[in-house]
Amino acid sequence: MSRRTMALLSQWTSRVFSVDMDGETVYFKIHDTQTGKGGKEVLRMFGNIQKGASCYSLLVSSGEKIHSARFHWKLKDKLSTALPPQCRFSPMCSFLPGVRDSLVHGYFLQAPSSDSSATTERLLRQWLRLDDPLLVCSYLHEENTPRWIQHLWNTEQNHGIVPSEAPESHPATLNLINSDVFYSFQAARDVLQKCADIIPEAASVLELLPCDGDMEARSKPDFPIIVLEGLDATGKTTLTESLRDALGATLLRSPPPCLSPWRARFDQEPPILRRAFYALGNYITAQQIYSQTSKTPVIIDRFWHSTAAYAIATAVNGPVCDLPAEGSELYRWPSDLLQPSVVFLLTLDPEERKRRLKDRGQGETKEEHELDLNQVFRLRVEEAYKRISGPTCISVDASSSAEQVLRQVLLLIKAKRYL
Ligand SMILES: Nc1nc2c(ncn2[C@H]2C[C@H](O)[C@@H](COP(=O)(O)OP(=O)(O)OP(=O)(O)O)O2)c(=O)[nH]1
Ligand SMILES: Nc1ncnc2c1ncn2[C@@H]1O[C@H](COP(=O)(O)OP(=O)(O)O)[C@@H](O)[C@H]1O
Repeated sequence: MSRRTMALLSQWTSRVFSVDMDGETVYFKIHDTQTGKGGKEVLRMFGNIQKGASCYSLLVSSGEKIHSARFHWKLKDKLSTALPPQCRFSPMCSFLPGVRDSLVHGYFLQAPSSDSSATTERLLRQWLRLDDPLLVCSYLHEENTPRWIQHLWNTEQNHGIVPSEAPESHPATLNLINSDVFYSFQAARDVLQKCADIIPEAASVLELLPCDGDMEARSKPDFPIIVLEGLDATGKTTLTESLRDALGATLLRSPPPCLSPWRARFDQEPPILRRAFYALGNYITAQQIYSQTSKTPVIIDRFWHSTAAYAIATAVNGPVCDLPAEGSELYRWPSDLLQPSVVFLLTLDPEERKRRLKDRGQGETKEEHELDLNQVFRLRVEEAYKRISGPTCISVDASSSAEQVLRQVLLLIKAKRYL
């Protein structure tokens, strides 16, 4: 058994478990049967489990962050293809309240019948024999009582379980720092260096990175640095191009074109790799900004706000109130990343945005598709954008014509004396 698994087991009875069940996140914890302590034994979390269904949980217990993230990322496909069709599974995680990096991801399985449960058990035992980095539990309902028992397969331990109150901040925030959001060039580069042997494209990206010395803070830029942010189809590309023409500016994009050959490859990877890729794209763009800002104003289409907002809004999968609180250190601007003069956040009515997306006719990223399907995700992205600290971020209503939006932004630039 790996050291990580043993470490996980040593904290087992202090952990809280969370399961996303039918749109609701349910929390439960071990009921300390030895001392008889523990809350009321009415377990609402199992309230909507079909009668006679068998339940299992899988937690990814492997050690190294990248290996664990990639194993968990592939586990979802494995479950989708290997489980009996009538089985259901939901995201599950386990964490030590308030303990950074204690979050462990997994899935909660429901097998509705004895046949499907026998097949599921056989499958899980096979995976355990493969020494897959998994902790497996099954849940048994004690007849005629509201009690459920969690049976930990890897060690034959049994525990009663009871509901747990929702933690103060969403469990995902425990692991965000340098796993979903990267607050330094070094932290993001480390991730790509560690995965270079499993993802050859990482080596190509590493070759394009600035050297450490180049990351030192530079003198104040001569010309303004203006970032345009916003959801897809809010009009960023249109506005950045017209601003470039109106101001005689240089137009840059993040991630920069030099990373385009590998973007789709990293978009397929789990968050720790994908977000490190985008974060490094911002640092390469920062170098390009430095080289231009002594000659002309610089306009950038997406920068750090997109990277951080999409990462936080993806990791925290509940309603907007589950986002880290305003002022949280998780919204801070990386101390080694150039800060623009101003960020304009284009906002648009969802229906108008959908119309423009359709009119544009381009494909949309998986993330944008998710934005359309999942209004709550879109609201989290929009709110996370606004909470990012650092440069001034001005919301601009982008619903009027392209000409009017341009005029509005030029007036703001002039009024705030950015030029
Ligand atoms: N540029 C950028 N996009 C990110 C980042 N993290 C996630 N994304 C997602 C947001 C969108 O779903 C998609 C945006 O990618 P692009 O900016 O290349 O697409 P596109 O130029 O079509 O977006 P746009 O039309 O400017 O909204 O990628 C990031 O750090 N930077
Ligand atoms: N202010 C605007 N009013 C109406 N349509 C617009 C406006 N700005 C952009 N569009 C159109 O909406 C679509 C998306 O614009 P685009 O600039 O590509 O947005 P983004 O870069 O934010 O994805 C394009 O077809 C574009 O022509």
